[in-house]
Amino acid sequence: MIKLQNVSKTFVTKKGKVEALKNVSLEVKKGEIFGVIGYSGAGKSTLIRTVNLLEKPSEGTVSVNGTELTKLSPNKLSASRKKIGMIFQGFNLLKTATVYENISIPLRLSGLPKAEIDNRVKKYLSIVGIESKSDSYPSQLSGGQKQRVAIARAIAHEPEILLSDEATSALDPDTTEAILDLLLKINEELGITILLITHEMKVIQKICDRVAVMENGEVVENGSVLDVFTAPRHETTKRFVNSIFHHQLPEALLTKLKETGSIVSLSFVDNTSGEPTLALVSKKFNVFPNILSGTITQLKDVPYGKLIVHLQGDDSEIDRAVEFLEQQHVLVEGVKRNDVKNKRIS
Ligand SMILES: Nc1ncnc2c1ncn2[C@@H]1O[C@H](COP(=O)(O)OP(=O)(O)OP(=O)(O)O)[C@@H](O)[C@H]1O
Repeated sequence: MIKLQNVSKTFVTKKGKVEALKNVSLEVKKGEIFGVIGYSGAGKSTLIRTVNLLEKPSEGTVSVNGTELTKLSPNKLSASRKKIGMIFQGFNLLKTATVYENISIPLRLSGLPKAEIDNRVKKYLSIVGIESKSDSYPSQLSGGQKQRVAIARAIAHEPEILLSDEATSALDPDTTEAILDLLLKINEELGITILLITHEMKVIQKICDRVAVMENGEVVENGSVLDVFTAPRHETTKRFVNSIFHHQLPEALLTKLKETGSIVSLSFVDNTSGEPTLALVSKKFNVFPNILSGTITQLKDVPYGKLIVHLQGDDSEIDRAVEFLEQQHVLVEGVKRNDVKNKRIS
């Protein structure tokens, strides 16, 4: 649905050139929620702005539904942009207009008849859950309510795609949850494809189907949220994954436990739960697992857990236990050293 091919963007400033995007290729499929995550300065905003050509790529092509936007005349580009809505971190509402007007004015400018405008404003205010605020001004609304107005304004044009530029970054955790639920609803019930950028793992975790990780203008990892976050390869991806698990164990404890066995991190995906598998380990092998720390979280609707476990026993028995765990589709890693052959800290 959205295809970026070899997109580069270089800004020329007084201080020199800034390569904000370097040869980025991405494909967003119809109906999915695709998230781009990265730290500040990674190039996320520049990337999302190239999709509706708010930012023109220096090189490469941007296509939406097979139409190459980078080749369109200004008139045709403006027609294609109508299929793409956008929401922002700062909401971008007209301060001197009511909620109703914030949604109706752009519809009027796009030439819709009055009755249709009224229908749409009421329909989309109801979908985002703030019909009662129709006559309020933005200054009378909370951040979450303002974002709901911005979402209603975007979807009132009945776009096929919604671009979300850090839409929840200015909101508190509870309001973020509520806005993410709303984006999910819009995706599922109205079939709108969503491309979002964020620096928050919880956004990717909660609503995205696929993800791209950006660093320094490049996409360094890209795939389904489950694949990318359960087996991260790039250091930046690993940092994002670790940010949802808080397994800080005291160094002195680790040193002491290493004397009698090994410490491993076990990742479980889907409905596998750590404890029954570990009970089997202690039954089948001469190994005693002791859970030091654990977290179970969710990737969209799939449970995902990580346990830090001390495996007490002889090396050969622990090796057999690790092999067994892997056969049960548990990802086993050394806590401090990632040695492929021997995954344990020795
Ligand atoms: N209009 C511009 N002129 C010059 N440099 C720019 C411009 N826009 C972005 N940049 C630079 O491009 C790089 C990527 O910026 P971008 O805003 O896309 O990153 P980001 O990942 O969205 O970061 P943040 O979350 O902090 O906004 C940065 O080095 C930034 O300074």
